[in-house]
Amino acid sequence: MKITVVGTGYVGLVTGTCFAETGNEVTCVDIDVNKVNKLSNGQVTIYEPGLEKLFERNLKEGRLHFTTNLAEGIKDAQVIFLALPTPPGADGAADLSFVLKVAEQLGKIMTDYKVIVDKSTVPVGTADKVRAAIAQNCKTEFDVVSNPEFLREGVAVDDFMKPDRVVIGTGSERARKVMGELYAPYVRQGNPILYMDEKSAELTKYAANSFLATKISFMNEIAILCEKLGADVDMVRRGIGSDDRIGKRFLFPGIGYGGSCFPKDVQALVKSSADAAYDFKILNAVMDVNEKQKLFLLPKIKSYFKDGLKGKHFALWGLAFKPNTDDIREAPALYIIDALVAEGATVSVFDPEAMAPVRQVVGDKVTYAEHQYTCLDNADALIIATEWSVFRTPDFDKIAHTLKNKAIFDGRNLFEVERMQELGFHYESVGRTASKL
Ligand SMILES: NC(=O)C1=CN([C@@H]2O[C@H](COP(=O)(O)OP(=O)(O)OC[C@H]3O[C@@H](n4cnc5c(N)ncnc54)[C@H](O)[C@@H]3O)[C@@H](O)[C@H]2O)C=CC1
Ligand SMILES: O=C(O)[C@H]1O[C@H](OP(=O)(O)OP(=O)(O)OC[C@H]2O[C@@H](n3ccc(=O)[nH]c3=O)[C@H](O)[C@@H]2O)[C@H](O)[C@@H](O)[C@@H]1O
Repeated sequence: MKITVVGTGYVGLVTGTCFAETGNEVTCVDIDVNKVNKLSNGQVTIYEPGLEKLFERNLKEGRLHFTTNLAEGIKDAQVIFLALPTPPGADGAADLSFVLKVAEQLGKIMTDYKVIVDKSTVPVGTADKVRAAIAQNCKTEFDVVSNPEFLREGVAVDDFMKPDRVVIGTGSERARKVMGELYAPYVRQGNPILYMDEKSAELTKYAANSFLATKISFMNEIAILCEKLGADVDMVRRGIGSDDRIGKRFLFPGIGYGGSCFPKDVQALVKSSADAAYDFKILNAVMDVNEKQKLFLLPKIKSYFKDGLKGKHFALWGLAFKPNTDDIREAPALYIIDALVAEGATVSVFDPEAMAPVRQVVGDKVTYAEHQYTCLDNADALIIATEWSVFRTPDFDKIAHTLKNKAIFDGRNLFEVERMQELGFHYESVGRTASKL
């Protein structure tokens, strides 16, 4: 099938590459000339494990094309995916201007039947707005489908190629047939394509992200309670996760959820609710808990350094909002940096992939270490903000000898508490105070 993906950011590039991988002819359109040039020349513009190999193969075999020209990009396409940004506006609602602008342009240039697919995360009612924006100037038949994306950064290729489910929202039989054909290769046995109306599909996406964010904030509060009552959140996590109705995944406490989606999508759903005259109480609490959780380690650090943080120097491992990505949007590490600097401390940082983006945002507010161990030089303590694998089994001797104090503040529960005690570290993590049996 010939398809076009408009917006070649994270989702657009993964979508385009994966559709090419199953034999479709894909044209990706982006207004960013620099990005299009790089991609056309074989340079992958995002860090995503496993993507490069697929990208190179499909580019070489001629199934992937890139252009800045929308009219040229959609000429022969049967399906056009809109993978455009929907950032939060000033009031927290999703800003639809990118999506509606392209929809309006499409109406002017389409000359034959096409299926226009909202792949971006968009509020309920957007399919209607996209349809209206296209229809203003359109002389041909078309359908609009809501097909939200559930991939996670860091495992995006796997998530796309083997999705738990594909949600397709449409009232059109013709569009349903086209979408079913396109997605047939991806749906594993038992992992269905779920057809529904557009509004339900749109809400499914927000409900999924908000539910996952709720799980995380819930566990972060349980972790706080564990510390207050002398329980261990690892044991509680295993204890409840073994119940199939709860499930083992997304129960890891830490220093809050970040990234480009949970924060913005929870906020957008709260705003949609408010617009519908409904106060979504749980989600307001989820956001509130998450805001506080980003600085969960700070009181622990302050209580360790009784003479204050002014003049102290900290090593910070992990900047990306989670491992296996260079994405630093809403990364808890950035909040920790700001808080430490505001207290008069200095910070040296290391991340396997996210140094360049942090340099752009944070500049010389921190120093950038070449290596995770040189990051420790002259530091009073180590703080861990992202659970990269490379941090999981470090050389504890080296850490002990380099740090001025044997103190580690771990926001991702990487190490066993008992082991750290045996090694003589002052070790603080999230919700793990009880002694193990
Ligand atoms: N990043 C993620 O992991 C996921 C994101 N989503 C959703 O997908 C949507 C896109 O997200 P990302 O890919 O992260 O965004 P992004 O910001 O990485 O990429 C958006 C791309 O659209 C391009 N663009 C902007 N205006 C354009 C126009 N008029 N014509 C052509 N291209 C244009 C930009 O240059 C950029 O390359 C959002 O709604 C997001 O919530 C959904 C699931 C996962
Ligand atoms: O809409 C989106 O963009 C995507 O948002 C999330 O994916 P992503 O943001 O890539 O990352 P996650 O793996 O979900 O992690 C989000 C945040 O939650 C945190 N987290 C995750 C799991 C957990 O148990 N505890 C926890 O604190 C992570 O550290 C991270 O900061 C969803 O998992 C995807 O299904 C969705 O498509």
